[in-house]
Amino acid sequence: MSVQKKIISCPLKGSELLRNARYNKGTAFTKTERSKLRLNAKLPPVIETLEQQLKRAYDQYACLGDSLQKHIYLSDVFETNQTLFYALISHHLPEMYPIIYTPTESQAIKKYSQVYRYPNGCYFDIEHNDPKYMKEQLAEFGNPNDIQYIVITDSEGILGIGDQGVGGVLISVAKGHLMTLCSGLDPNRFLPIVLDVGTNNKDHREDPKYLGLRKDRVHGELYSRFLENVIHSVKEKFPNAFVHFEDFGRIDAKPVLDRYSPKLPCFNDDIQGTGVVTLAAIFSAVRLTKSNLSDQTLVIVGAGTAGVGVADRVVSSMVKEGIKVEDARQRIYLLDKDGLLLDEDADRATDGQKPYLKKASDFSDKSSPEQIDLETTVSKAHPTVLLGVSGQAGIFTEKVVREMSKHTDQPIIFPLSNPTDLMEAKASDLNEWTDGKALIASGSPVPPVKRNGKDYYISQCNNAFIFPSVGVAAVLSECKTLSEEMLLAAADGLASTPRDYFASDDSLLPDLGHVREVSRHVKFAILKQAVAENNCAGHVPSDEKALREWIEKNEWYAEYQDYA
Ligand SMILES: NC(=O)C1=CN([C@@H]2O[C@H](COP(=O)(O)OP(=O)(O)OC[C@H]3O[C@@H](n4cnc5c(N)ncnc54)[C@H](O)[C@@H]3O)[C@@H](O)[C@H]2O)C=CC1
Ligand SMILES: CC(=O)C(=O)O
Ligand SMILES: [Mg+2]
Repeated sequence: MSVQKKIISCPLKGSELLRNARYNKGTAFTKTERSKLRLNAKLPPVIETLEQQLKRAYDQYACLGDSLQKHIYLSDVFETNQTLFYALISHHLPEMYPIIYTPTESQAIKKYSQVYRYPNGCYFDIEHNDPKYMKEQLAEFGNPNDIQYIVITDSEGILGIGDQGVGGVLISVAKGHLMTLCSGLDPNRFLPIVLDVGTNNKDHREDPKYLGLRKDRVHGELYSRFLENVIHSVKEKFPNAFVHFEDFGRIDAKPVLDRYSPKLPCFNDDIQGTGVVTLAAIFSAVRLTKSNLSDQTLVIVGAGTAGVGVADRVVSSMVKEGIKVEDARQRIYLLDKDGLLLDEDADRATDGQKPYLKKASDFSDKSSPEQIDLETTVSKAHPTVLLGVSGQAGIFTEKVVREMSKHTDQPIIFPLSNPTDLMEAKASDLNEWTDGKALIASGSPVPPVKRNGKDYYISQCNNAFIFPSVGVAAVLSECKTLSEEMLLAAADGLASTPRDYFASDDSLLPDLGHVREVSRHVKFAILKQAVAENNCAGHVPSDEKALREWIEKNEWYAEYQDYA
């Protein structure tokens, strides 16, 4: 669908207009526009359509051999002509998505200071820990009502590649691109922010080209005050903006969310987005195995930000199915780098991990048991669901998977770590070791597994299927805070998306090629819940037909506007 074209007044002229990615149309400026906007001799004479421009841009892209070069090329298009950028990627979404997001995004972030060409958003550093300065800088990015959505990272836990210092700004940028591509957020109303609080990444610190602060990463009281200044300044300058926290380190992510979620509309993508998308994929899987969520036993490997986030969402949903919270928690086994989390480790456990500690005496008859590894946990707990959010490649070994398969007919196994080379197991191995029975979803995109003449589609279970819908629904509803029920509605909405959007009968999540339609379905579910709980400051239609039309009408499309 496309919106009716509007004629707008263009605030820029001449070379300045050609250098402005928001208003630039390049060779697509019409004859009249060229005359009125002082562009005549500044462009080659042929006037092209967006379709003709797309063809050239795609040909230029396709002849680049390497993914990082392709990423750089697309970033250049974004910096020169925003409409062309979003139209190009929308036309080739499954192909270009791994270039602008995981896995290539991780290379671009690691090499940020080497391949740097232009600034990418708002950079706040701990050496300017002053709200007056912050407010002045934010004012440069727009008037109070201009910015609707802000992604903030402190860059300590970027994907599975850890502390990336200032280069983490690119994760905020990438998440913003997906907000637009997947859910139609107006890209001009988005602001990416990176918090540079130092880095403990030695490679970056020793790199003469490194563009961030060369000092130890700050934690504790000073970090909290800095973040408080940032949030306070953001709320003052952009009072209606929704705040999305991305890739914070495992120590700070949950406390930051717990501190701000009761006060402002905000969201932690790694905790909540990952939890919701994983829950939706598990819903699909249990439908195939003809069971219920609360019948499942889960082993989650990696008890950090994402691991605890998934566990908490599964518990909320099991409770909704009618079981007691303590019983739901008993069904979830969390393992971290020292093995299964046990009650005797309570003093080392994070607050988020504490509800899931298991009795050491249930796993060992020794007075002081050794670590309980994954294989032992699987052999004792008999999980039906095995999730990997550890960033540890290959940790789901053949032995572990074969042990799991002894106790369940159709094991549900999701190696969710990003990028691709950090997946806990290869999809093809999981398929082989379970004789094609495993129901698999992965964090980064992987091609279908071909085995015995059959194609097994591997759904991508990535929070990118959720945060764009949650984010736009929150913006549209102007919700006061984001409730757990709205998140559960998002999981239900995603799992109940029409089957036409799935690649095959046994796909666990819809196909990326339909993400825009899927996102409408998810936004509808979230907004209905927001209305039901009277959580909207904005006007949201309550009639279902009107609500669906309103959702679609509020999407941004990559189309040129006519300039008066
Ligand atoms: N598919 C998706 O949508 C998402 C995937 N992820 C992926 O999950 C991974 C973890 O991300 P976060 O939770 O944000 O990081 P995190 O650093 O907060 O958590 C990782 C946890 O894994 C633990 N760990 C390390 N070695 C381990 C081992 N050998 N066995 C068990 N646990 C081990 C760490 O101690 C840590 O607690 C990353 O690769 C990330 O890309 C994260 C968010 C969303
Ligand atoms: C997908 C994502 O948010 C992550 O890997 O951190
Ligand atoms: Mg993340």
